[in-house]
Amino acid sequence: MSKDILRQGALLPLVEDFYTIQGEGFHTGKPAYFIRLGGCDVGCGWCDAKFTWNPRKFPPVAVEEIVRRAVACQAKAIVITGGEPTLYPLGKLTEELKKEDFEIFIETSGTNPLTGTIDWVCLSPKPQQPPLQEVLLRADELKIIVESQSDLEWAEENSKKVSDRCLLFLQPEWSVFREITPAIVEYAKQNPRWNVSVQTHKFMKIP
Ligand SMILES: C[S@@+](CC[C@H](N)C(=O)[O-])C[C@H]1O[C@@H](n2cnc3c(N)ncnc32)[C@H](O)[C@@H]1O
Ligand SMILES: Nc1nc2[nH]cc(C(=O)O)c2c(=O)[nH]1
Ligand code: SF4
Ligand SMILES: [Mg+2]
Repeated sequence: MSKDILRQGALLPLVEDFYTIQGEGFHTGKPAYFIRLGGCDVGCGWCDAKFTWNPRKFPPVAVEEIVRRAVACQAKAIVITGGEPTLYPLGKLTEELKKEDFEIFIETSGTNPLTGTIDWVCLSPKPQQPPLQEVLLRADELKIIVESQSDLEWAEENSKKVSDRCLLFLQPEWSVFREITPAIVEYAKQNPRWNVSVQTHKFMKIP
């Protein structure tokens, strides 16, 4: 995707952008405009956004155009996601979004340094490509996807590396939602530092 990583973030491989309701984690229920960038350096077997993985499928779009589209709706908050959005320099995008007074959230697996102005970092680390320490320390929320009991150990391991102010969430992997949710609920009840997050947008059948 280079060309000097699309001229230092002036252009970004936009997969899709849409105004919806944040479905997961701490900001669940909040209206937000989603900016989804293509390309991922992690590759989770259960990823619900596999269509984003090949960045060559998504022609670069100018930051000004992305921001223009966000401004055209009533949104106050932006979620930058992917794919793995930290693959790209986000200084230019977040600077232009801030000029329009947006609150800026990011969804990341923490595999690359964070760039630009981000108000809220949702870190969802993956064992096959662990997060950078600097992102663990920056995280406002830690959101661990739980597919089996052993992911609870991964959750504990990461919870020891984040800051004291970081909120902790366990989120069932969607395809095993019915089977795994009882274990997550019981775990949170026994370990109340943890909260449960479910992908509410999938129940609402919205993007
Ligand atoms: C598609 S990812 C994109 C952002 C970034 N690559 C990451 O993983 O954090 C957005 C969020 O969806 C979560 N997610 C992806 N597939 C999921 C699934 N099948 N069940 C539950 N959560 C999932 C990820 O862990 C992440 O928190
Ligand atoms: N409604 C809604 N909420 C979300 N929260 C995180 C998402 C993501 O794919 O990053 C997501 C998404 O795809 N849709
Ligand atoms: S890191 Fe995020 S986008 Fe990449 S495969 Fe995993 S869930 Fe999907
Ligand atoms: Mg999603």
